[in-house]
This record gives sequence, structure tokens and C-alpha cells, in this order.
Amino acid sequence: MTALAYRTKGLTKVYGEGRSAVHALRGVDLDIPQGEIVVLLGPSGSGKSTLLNIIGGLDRGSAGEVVFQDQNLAEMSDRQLTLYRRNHVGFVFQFYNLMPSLTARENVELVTEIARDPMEPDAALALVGLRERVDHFPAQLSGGEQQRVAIARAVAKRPTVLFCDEPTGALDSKTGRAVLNVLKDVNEKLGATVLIVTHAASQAAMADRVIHFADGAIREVVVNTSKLTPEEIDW
Ligand SMILES: Nc1ncnc2c1ncn2[C@@H]1O[C@H](COP(=O)(O)OP(=O)(O)OP(=O)(O)O)[C@@H](O)[C@H]1O
Repeated sequence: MTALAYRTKGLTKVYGEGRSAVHALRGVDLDIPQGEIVVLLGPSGSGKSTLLNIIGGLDRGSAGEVVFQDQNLAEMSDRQLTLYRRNHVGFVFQFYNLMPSLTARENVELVTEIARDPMEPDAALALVGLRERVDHFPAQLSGGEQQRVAIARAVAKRPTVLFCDEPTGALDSKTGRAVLNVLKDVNEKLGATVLIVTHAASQAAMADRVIHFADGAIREVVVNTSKLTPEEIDW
């Protein structure tokens, strides 16, 4: 049996309290096998980012368990959660969050300087096809190139898991496909589990597993027996 990257049990998240309480997650039970590409689909406000933030260690649930390699994130101290994020987790967001005053290489170095066993920044940038752009500043790069710098920054620490929240949300089809190809490469070459949150239902075709989310709960999990490449999916 494949090892699990994550197992959640009864994961619940309530923002606020009393009459203004928002029940963002309503008891989520989810298994994510290690090494898969997982796509999380669901309408706006259904709780996808909340789930991503909790299993990525950026936030805590209100109740329930999130087990990562036999450790329950819910029981970790803030310090342990920081180390979990630093050593195991890479994040990629819709808007690339690069430092505008730093070059591509320097943006990646921000992470490699504090990681345990990092790649060379130039090797991470070569992995995403930006070998020739290492000395460029974000303003000198296209949107897709900036997103690839953000992916290089996230993968340079050799993360166990890569969380991507709408990674192609700001990109046209050609650039978006190039970014999805990079995520596929990261999954295949580094063995990282890749979790992608997206509104683009067609991207589910490149996943090993598709989780359909609605109203804070899982509606359906589909395991793809055959996958499409990013070039083959509709945009
Ligand atoms: N910090 C917060 N405080 C209060 N409510 C929040 C907070 N963050 C999210 N919510 C609410 O929790 C619910 C789930 O939000 P979440 O961002 O997880 O949904 P989503 O599926 O990622 O949506 P989208 O696709 O629009 O990004 C929503 O009703 C949202 O308004």
C-alpha cells in the first residue's frame, strides 16, 4: 500500500463565534497518498483554501486531526509547526509574492539560506526552465516566468509537499500550461506530493486524485486511471 502524506479526521474550522460564526470545514476525513498530484475543486467559499492552509501549517483547525507522517499537526507547538513548514512544505500562490527588489536568484536564496538540505538556487531555477533569467528582477519577467520563480523558491528546499493555491489563476493558457508542466516535473523528478487548488475543472484531468469540495465538506473523490498531460487538457 502507498504511504500516506496526510490523513485528516473530523477536521473542522469555524471562523468567528456566535451568530457571525462561519463553518468553513465541517468534519473533513481525507487521505492523501504520498507522491500524488491531487487537485481540489469546489465553488468559491467552499473551504478549499482553509483546508490547504491548515494542512500546510499556516493555520490551525478548530477540531479534528491532521496527521502528517505520524505527527498530528493539531498537537504541535507553534515552534514545531514552524519547523514543519520550513522543512517539509512549499507554497505557491496565485500572485507570486516575489520581492521586487531582489533578482530571481536572490528570491530563491531567501529560502535556501534557512533550509536544511536545499538545492542550489540556480539548480532550482534551471528545473523550472529559467537558467537564463537568474539575474533578472521580477519586473523584467513575464507573469508565467514570475510564477516559475515562485515555484523554484518553493521547491528549492526539496519539500515533501507542494501546496498550490490557484497557481495558474492569473495566467493565459500557454503560460498556464507551462506552469502546470513544471508542477508535473516537480512531482516526477523530486517525488513531492503536489496539491493544487483550482477553479479550472479541466485541470483535474492531469491529477492522480480529484477531490470535489462543497460547503466545507468532501462530496466526492475520483481516482484517475489515466491522466492527461498539461498540453492535452482544455483551458
Ligand atoms: N479569516 C477568515 N475569517 C472569517 N471567515 C473566513 C476567513 N477565511 C475564510 N473565511 C470564510 O470561510 C469560508 C471558506 O473560505 P475559503 O477561502 O476556504 O474558500 P475557498 O473554497 O478557498 O474559496 P475561493 O475559491 O473563493 O478562494 C468562506 O465562507 C469564507 O468567507
